[in-house]
Amino acid sequence: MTNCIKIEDSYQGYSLDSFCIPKHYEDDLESVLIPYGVIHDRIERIAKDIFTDFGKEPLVAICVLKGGYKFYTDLIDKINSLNRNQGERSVPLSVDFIRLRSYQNDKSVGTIEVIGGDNMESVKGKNVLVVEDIIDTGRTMMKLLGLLEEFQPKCVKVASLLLKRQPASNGYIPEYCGFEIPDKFVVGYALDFNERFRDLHHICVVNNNGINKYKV
Ligand SMILES: O=P(O)(O)OC[C@H]1O[C@H](OP(=O)(O)OP(=O)(O)O)[C@H](O)[C@@H]1O
Ligand code: HPA
Repeated sequence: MTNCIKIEDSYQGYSLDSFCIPKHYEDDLESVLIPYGVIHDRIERIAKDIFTDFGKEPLVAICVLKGGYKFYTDLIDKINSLNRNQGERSVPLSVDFIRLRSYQNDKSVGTIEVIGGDNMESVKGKNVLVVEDIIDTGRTMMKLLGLLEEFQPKCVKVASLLLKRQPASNGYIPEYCGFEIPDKFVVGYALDFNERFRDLHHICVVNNNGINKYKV
């Protein structure tokens, strides 16, 4: 794994009052763990690392929906910007999407459903970058990597914005990681709790009020 910013368990985050939080979520959050601007600056560096590592060979970038969509679009934008501006070389990119789901409330239900996505035949013989919002237990990623192997890619690397210090983790570690975070349920920047909070700008810790309000 390349450099990953470690957020310690003792870190309390920022108070909600220091940032702009939508009215509809202001009672449902404990703190701002990672502000939007910091997310962006970190993604800029991950994009640079990927651009450096993948050379000139074509890259198939797969977005893991739904949670990965914001990280994916921001990461691809930044790689494209390097492609436009680093005169001597560029990485040809193609985009693919897959949708997997396994969470209800704040728990993995254990079975990982593949709900849809592109035909993965396109990865055969190619360098593949899987782009995910969070590795928590690691189950979703192990399932996806198993599926991809059947289509014989040349190589597969994973970029995850977040890696949770989860006691029940299967030990999976991505090649590129934005932030290693404490074992708390986080929302915002497309991460959800039962489909809520994807429209929240910053990555925040949900509080008990939010959990009770939106649990099913
Ligand atoms: O490491 P794990 O414990 O498997 O958890 C990580 C997965 O959980 C979330 O997906 P979710 O099933 O909530 O679907 P979503 O992306 O549509 O929110 C997240 O987007 C990851 O894909
Ligand atoms: O902490 C989390 N937040 C949102 N979605 C998730 N999926 C796994 N862990 C999380």
